Amino acid sequence: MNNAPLTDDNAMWKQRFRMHQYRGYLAKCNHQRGLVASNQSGIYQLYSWTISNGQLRQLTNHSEGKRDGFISCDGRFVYYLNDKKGNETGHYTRIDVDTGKEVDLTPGREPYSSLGFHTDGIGKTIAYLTTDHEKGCQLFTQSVTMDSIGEPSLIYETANFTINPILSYNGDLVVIETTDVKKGIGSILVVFDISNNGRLISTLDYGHGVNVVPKQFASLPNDIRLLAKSNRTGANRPLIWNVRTNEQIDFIFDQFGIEGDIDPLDWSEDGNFILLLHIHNAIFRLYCYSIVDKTINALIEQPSGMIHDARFGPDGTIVVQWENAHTPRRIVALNVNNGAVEKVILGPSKIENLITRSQRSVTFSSSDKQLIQGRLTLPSTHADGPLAAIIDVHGGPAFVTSEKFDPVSEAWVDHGFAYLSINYRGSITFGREFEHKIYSDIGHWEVEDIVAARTWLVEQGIARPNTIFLTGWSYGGYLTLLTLGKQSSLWAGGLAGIAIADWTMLYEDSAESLKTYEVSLFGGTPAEKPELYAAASPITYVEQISAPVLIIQGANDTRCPARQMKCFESKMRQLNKKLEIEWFGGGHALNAPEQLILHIEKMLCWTHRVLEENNAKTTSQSKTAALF
Ligand SMILES: CSCC[C@H](NC=O)C(=O)N[C@@H](Cc1ccccc1)C(=O)O
Repeated sequence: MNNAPLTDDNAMWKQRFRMHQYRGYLAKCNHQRGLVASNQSGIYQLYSWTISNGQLRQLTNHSEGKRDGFISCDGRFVYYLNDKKGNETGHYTRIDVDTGKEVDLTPGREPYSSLGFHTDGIGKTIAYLTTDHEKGCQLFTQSVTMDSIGEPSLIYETANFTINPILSYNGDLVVIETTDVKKGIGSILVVFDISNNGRLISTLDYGHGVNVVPKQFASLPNDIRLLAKSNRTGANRPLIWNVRTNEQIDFIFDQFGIEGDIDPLDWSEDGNFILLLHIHNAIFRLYCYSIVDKTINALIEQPSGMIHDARFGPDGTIVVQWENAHTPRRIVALNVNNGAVEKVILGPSKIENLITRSQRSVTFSSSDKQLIQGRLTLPSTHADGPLAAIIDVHGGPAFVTSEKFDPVSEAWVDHGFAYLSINYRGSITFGREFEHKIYSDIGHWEVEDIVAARTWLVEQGIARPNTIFLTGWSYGGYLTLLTLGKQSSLWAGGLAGIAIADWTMLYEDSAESLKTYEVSLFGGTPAEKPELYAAASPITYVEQISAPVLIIQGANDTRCPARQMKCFESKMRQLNKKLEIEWFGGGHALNAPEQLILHIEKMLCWTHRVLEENNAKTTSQSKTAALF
């Protein structure tokens, strides 16, 4: 243990980061075309994808990379937010896939951030949400044809957190998910009739603390049934809502005895089947439900691992974005009846000479007896007993960590560390109560769960108590800094990336879209809830921090902006705390494998140094003690 970090260019841990990964989407009504985001050029960019021959043609060339784009139903156009240096603020732009010609959809407007974009089923209308300082959150629709782009038409404005615009097949209706009227937890659906001056025609509200999330309208002309999900039973379950008649069909599935979240992913073209993703305790399984027969079919042969997206594909297949501990993210075709992998559509079919470890799901009790689940990776031999350990905290908070191809955990384990990623309170897929527990009490239960993870690692004999480090990016970086302050004696060090240090300053500086999200997390603005914002902020606890800290922060990040971290840095310096901070030129997305390799190398070297210094201190203390 305590191996010096492997810094040579070909170290295996670096090779894993360089593996090509693929996210791919077929055009809804033309299964011959698709959109791919891949790191195959050395940084994530968008590609047009010809399905028949697997050919990819690069569409974007952004210096900080590009991962998110949207393909029109016929596959002729790709839309994306054209931002500057990864700052997630810019203009929506349309690329003609055949000619490569790019058109700005909103010339003359100030740059904006956005929380959603959607295209209809006939290639005539797009809908998107933009947010800026003056106007708050605005819903626009815009007519788009092969040769022309119309003016944006404002449908709705709100100051509240609003996401997920979804157009009906014909593009004459648009639905959004908004926290209007909720003041904090939960959301409602609101539908507007675009063909009738954007008139509000219906809302769906299941009451306080319940979320409703729109997924997709039926793919049939004039069919205005919306596939959605709601967590009103305590876990996410699908529903179909006729937005004009208000008729609702709930798929609770109690009769099938399935526990946990069931998310609707796709609706078959004939409207007879829905594709379902069952996620329970971070395990992902696909099901196909027949609306006509009311039967559910488990795709029992599907591979284990994480499913990011799945859609009904051509020739009785399901096209799935999938990865597991041994396989980088790729696109595979699964048999619609049994889930067996029929072929790898995009991605290398075999991984040569690369060691990857199995990841074990573990559970432990938090301070209030709530079970917390995590993913543990260990070196294959650890005969020397307890190890130095990393506790990894995911971002979000509304994410989940599950079995995946994970070059980061492997890099630490290559260097002899035990690595535990945890799904703390606030994570999704453990039920509504678990997810909502942190609202208006940000940073409280998350820290309890992190401390419980540490206790468990020590009790199990996996980790040495004085060699446990905390790490995370974004919300995970936030929790790293917060826990170092609130529970300072427990840690050998903390490594935080693109992190939150001061919620009030973050509110002042972050993109407008994120401001409304913060208000829903805290149940109010910093002016309305100053104590909550202060109590949740790492900067409040700097005095207590005793372990060394390494921070890696993006200069162009509009989610976790620079100023709040600069203030944290100067307070740490004033109080003579051990801090190393590295600024890099990008935004919030980590799109370039080589840059991530540099970050992780920095972290490995820093941790090695901290452990050596601690070792030297302990040795000299025991020598001094021996003199008396
Ligand atoms: C749909 S927008 C929600 C924001 C998103 N959280 C998802 O759970 C996110 O960007 N989270 C950041 C951290 C953050 C949270 C609140 C305000 C600013 C940043 C992340 O962890 O990446």
